[in-house]
Amino acid sequence: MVANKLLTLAFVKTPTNILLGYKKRGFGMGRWNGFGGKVEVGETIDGAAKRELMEESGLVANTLHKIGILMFEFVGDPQLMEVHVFTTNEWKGTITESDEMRPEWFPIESIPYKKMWTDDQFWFPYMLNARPFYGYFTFEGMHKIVYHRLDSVNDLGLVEIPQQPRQPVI
Ligand SMILES: COc1nc(N)nc2c1ncn2[C@H]1C[C@H](O)[C@@H](COP(=O)(O)OP(=O)(O)OP(=O)(O)O)O1
Repeated sequence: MVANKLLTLAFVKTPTNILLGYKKRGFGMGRWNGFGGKVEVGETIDGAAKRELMEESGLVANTLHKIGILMFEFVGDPQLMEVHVFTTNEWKGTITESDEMRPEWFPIESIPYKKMWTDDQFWFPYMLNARPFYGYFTFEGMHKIVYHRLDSVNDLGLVEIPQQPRQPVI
């Protein structure tokens, strides 16, 4: 069994707008997304989320609210991605482009789903409405979702996080 890859994903939002970043390199390149990345050894998940937000957007969030847990399986890969999703509506600092991300505000009614990961259109409504959620998505390649489930949850701390792919890895 391979340990899950632990990642964060944070969104800065107001009642009408959301800040997204255009990924300029690496995993998810060419897509708009929230700000996040790997949890480093010795970091808490919350600490990693704040660090990644600051590195990729220039913004400092004193408080991040955990709003979801997403599991991503890529057919043939024995390692699951375990992504902890956060939001904040309180931040300090100046929005700054990094070598990894180009941040830009979008009106909530014009989120560019066609230029984002295909799973986002499923769980964004939960995130935008502050409804805690748990999702599991199985991808074949980088676009096609071959399985998904999405649940509203009362307590994210009680979510049972899978440790291996649903599909046998040959
Ligand atoms: C598969 O579907 C996904 N959808 C969405 N919306 N976001 C995803 C998906 N898969 C991964 N992500 C997120 C999780 C992270 O926030 C980033 C990936 O992080 P990255 O690999 O760039 O991590 P870093 O630590 O920043 O990487 P470097 O060490 O290369 O800087 O995407």
